[in-house]
Amino acid sequence: MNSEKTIAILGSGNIGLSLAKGLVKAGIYQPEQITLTRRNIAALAELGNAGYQITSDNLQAVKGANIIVLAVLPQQLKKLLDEIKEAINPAKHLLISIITGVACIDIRQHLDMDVQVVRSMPNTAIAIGQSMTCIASDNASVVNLSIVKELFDTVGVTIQINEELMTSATALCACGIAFFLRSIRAASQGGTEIGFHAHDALKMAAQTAKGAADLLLQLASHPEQEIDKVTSPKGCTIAGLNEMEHNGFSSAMIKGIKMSADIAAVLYKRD
Ligand SMILES: NC(=O)C1=CN([C@@H]2O[C@H](COP(=O)(O)OP(=O)(O)OC[C@H]3O[C@@H](n4cnc5c(N)ncnc54)[C@H](OP(=O)(O)O)[C@@H]3O)[C@@H](O)[C@H]2O)C=CC1
Ligand SMILES: O=C(O)[C@@H]1CCC=N1
Repeated sequence: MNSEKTIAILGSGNIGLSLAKGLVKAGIYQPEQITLTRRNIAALAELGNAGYQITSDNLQAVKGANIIVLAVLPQQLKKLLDEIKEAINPAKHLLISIITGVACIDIRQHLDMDVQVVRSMPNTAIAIGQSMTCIASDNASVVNLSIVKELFDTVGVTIQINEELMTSATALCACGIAFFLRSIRAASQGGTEIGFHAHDALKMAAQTAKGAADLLLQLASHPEQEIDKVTSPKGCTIAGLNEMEHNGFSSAMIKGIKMSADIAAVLYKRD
């Protein structure tokens, strides 16, 4: 457990709460060391009962923490920064922004303050310690970058990237989890059509997807290398795979990822 640091998550919605739960599950923080904020505080009542500090007062939350996680929607950020500006102390605080499409410099410029900012892009599997998290900064010290990396390493796999690639990372990993979930759902729907009850089909599809991912991660092999092992000559796998490709399977995934990256790049600026 981290007994010196306290963390405030400003904007405790889907990803903010996933992060909080992941940190507690990993034993890095106790719920009492995590302050969660949102305007509709009633929605956090259950977390309050579980020991988290819950409040709608962002200013107080900032005053009581060393690490401040910004986890509101891009269009909600400026108002939040205006609210907390007076409590931010660059000598004390490290800002971690999870917000899509907002550069570190955008945050410093809005605050008019030379505070250290690290961008972090996790996905919702952070709640179970399985996030793919990308981090980047244009001004954080090596020490602070490693603090952030160590924090997110406890709840998944972390890589440091150039900040200019952050919207691409958002599309591939943060949005990406939804793309793979939809793929599993679609596979389960196919399974139901060929004879399995829905709950069995979903379990079978999910475990099959997990096995596929683990083949790549554990053996460090290439997808096509593993596919070649499945596709018997004149067999049913190549027939199914080619049918999917004729219907644009790979193309749809590539186009979707590109679309998400394009939108991620303009989310902050268009509001
Ligand atoms: N969802 C995901 O998988 C990921 C999301 N992100 C990014 O994380 C951010 C949050 O996304 P997501 O969790 O999906 O969105 P949500 O809408 O679920 O969460 C945003 C939260 O912010 C709260 N909020 C809004 N304004 C304030 C404020 N002034 N003070 C305190 N809390 C506030 C909202 O609650 P209330 O209205 O009650 O205040 C809400 O709970 C976005 O910028 C998104 O791009 C990044 C990676 C993955
Ligand atoms: O859909 C979104 O905009 C956010 C960013 C990445 C995942 N969810």
